[in-house]
Amino acid sequence: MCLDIGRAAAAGRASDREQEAARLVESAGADVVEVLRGRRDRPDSKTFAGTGKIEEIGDAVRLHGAHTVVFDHALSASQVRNVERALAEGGQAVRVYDRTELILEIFGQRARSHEGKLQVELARLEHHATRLVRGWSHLERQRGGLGKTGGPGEKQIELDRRMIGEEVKKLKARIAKVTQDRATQRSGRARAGVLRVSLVGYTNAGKSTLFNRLTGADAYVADQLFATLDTTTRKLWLANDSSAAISDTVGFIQDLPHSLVAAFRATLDEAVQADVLLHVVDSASPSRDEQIAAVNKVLKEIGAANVPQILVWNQIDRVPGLQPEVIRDPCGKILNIKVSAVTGAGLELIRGALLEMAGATPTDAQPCAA
Ligand SMILES: Nc1nc2c(ncn2[C@@H]2O[C@H](COP(=O)(O)OP(=O)(O)OP(=O)(O)O)[C@@H](O)[C@H]2O)c(=O)[nH]1
Ligand SMILES: [Mg+2]
Repeated sequence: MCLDIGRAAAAGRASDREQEAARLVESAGADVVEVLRGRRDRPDSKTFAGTGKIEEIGDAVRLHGAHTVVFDHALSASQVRNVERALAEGGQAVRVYDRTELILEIFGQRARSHEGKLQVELARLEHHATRLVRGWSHLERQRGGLGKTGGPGEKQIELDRRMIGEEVKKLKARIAKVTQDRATQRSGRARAGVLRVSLVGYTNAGKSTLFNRLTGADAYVADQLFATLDTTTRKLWLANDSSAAISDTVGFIQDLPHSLVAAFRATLDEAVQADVLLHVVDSASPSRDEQIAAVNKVLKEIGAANVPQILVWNQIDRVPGLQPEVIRDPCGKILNIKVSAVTGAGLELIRGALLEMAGATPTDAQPCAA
């Protein structure tokens, strides 16, 4: 697989974004044979014409015998077609993916549960539909210019659009049915006054590892992006007579396709409905600040921005000098907790914090002068 990183700087070491893109490709089960630098700085990079970009990609494809080219940014349907056509003219039949399609592909591969599969299917259809709409308005403009109406392309697109619309409707109804049970369980827990905790965070931050460590569960853990796609809820023991319900769910990433966020609404609802979010961060990642911002952006998008949040700085075993500890603001509110899900260091601090949130023990917060 040949990877073109559109947003990378023109020179310098592989950026974090490049590394992440390469990991995304690997997570889709492919080998990255070459990472090409982007040409966003060039004025005609939108069409790639005359930039030498197609030739550069063609050379790399030939050299490695690659069958796929991945662009780490969004491409329009016509850009995909143009690049595929240009490469085919050079004698190389390759499939072109953009970032959205790559992520959809990974989700498609990982979906295990019935609900997950339906949601991925919905995201794919909705993504496909946006491309049809784009093609459609392009045709409309052309038609207007020629002063004619109708045409075979228009009819086909209209038909496809209607078919996709019907399929989307059916899928949404099926998803609603499947997710009904979970909503019922959730409202049961809410009525019982159980503290509902949701693990959220960037993909590969260690949410599932932490979940397993805290609950003794056996959720799938892997050093790959989007290892988890479903939501699992378990009882979390806090103290003698106190427990919470904790959920592990799908991770987020920068530029998470909107169609996926919309389709995974039901899965992500667990976070919206939680009393507390444990926002898990890989404290060893050089791009942790961008990752925190990307997660908060998705949380906002799904309406969970106002759910109380504790940052869990995980993986402190990989950062020399970091110790398990709780950091509070001047009013005593817990801001972050430093832990290692692998060594178990600091996990009792999470239980303590949740007990505090549940109101089971008096908080040691100082009265806030503000
Ligand atoms: N050294 C170290 N590795 C960790 C820690 N927590 C998780 N990992 C590793 O990080 C990788 C990802 O862990 P997961 O628990 O699958 O991460 P996740 O956040 O659930 O990822 P997704 O489900 O893909 O969003 C695995 O290889 C874990 O072993 C930690 O505290 N220390
Ligand atoms: Mg996981």
